[in-house]
Amino acid sequence: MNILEADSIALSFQSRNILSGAYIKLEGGKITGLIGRNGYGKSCLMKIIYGTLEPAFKSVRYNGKHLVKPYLKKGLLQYLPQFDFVPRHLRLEAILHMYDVPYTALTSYFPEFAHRGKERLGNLSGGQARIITTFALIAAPVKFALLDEPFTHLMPVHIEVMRSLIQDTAAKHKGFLITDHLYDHILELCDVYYYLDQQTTRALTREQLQEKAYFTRKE
Ligand SMILES: Nc1ncnc2c1ncn2[C@@H]1O[C@H](COP(=O)(O)OP(=O)(O)OP(=O)(O)O)[C@@H](O)[C@H]1O
Repeated sequence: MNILEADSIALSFQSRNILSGAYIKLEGGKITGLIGRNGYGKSCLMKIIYGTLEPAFKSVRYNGKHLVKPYLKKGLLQYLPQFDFVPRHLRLEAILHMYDVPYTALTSYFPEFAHRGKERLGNLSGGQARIITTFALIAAPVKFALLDEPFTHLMPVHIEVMRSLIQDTAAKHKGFLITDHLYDHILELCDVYYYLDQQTTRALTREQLQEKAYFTRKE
């Protein structure tokens, strides 16, 4: 089983410590949830694992081998940021092709996009555009995906489809790290949970997470 793990992460901005000693382990075929309050460093942790944010210290390993810039390792991982990152002039079929995903894979989950491959991303609504980019990253044939808020901008019916896609793709041995403010989806979907608090991560069970008053509090 493939393992991507990161530990001893130390990140600060100016004199403010954000992460100190954080650890996370992702396994192929498992869906890992990362939970923590706003601004506690979840996105930073994903960017560090991906390799585009350089902290003061980190150790990221794939099957035991150290990686300096994990995003450069072909076929290893992709990262879905919270913001739009795909150029709006690209056509839908070109975007999926870029991620090695057949257009028919998209339409088998989202039939509403049948015959729309020639349309440009910029012609879609914000929610539709997010479906395309999120789908491409989840379905792409790489070992791991880091998903920052994959559900927040989607309609409930589309969230259900995206959840099925994640489960189907994990069943084919791809590993996921997911964070989202829609905690219920994370709680139901994930196999493993990490709680980010006081600058570090702790592995918790679903029951331990549910016990936290955090989940009953509206952010
Ligand atoms: N480039 C930067 N320079 C300075 N501070 C930053 C920078 N990037 C992030 N931060 C700060 O680091 C902290 C952690 O940010 P991060 O985006 O990782 O939080 P988060 O847990 O993902 O929050 P959210 O749930 O709101 O997405 C925040 O307080 C943020 O303001």
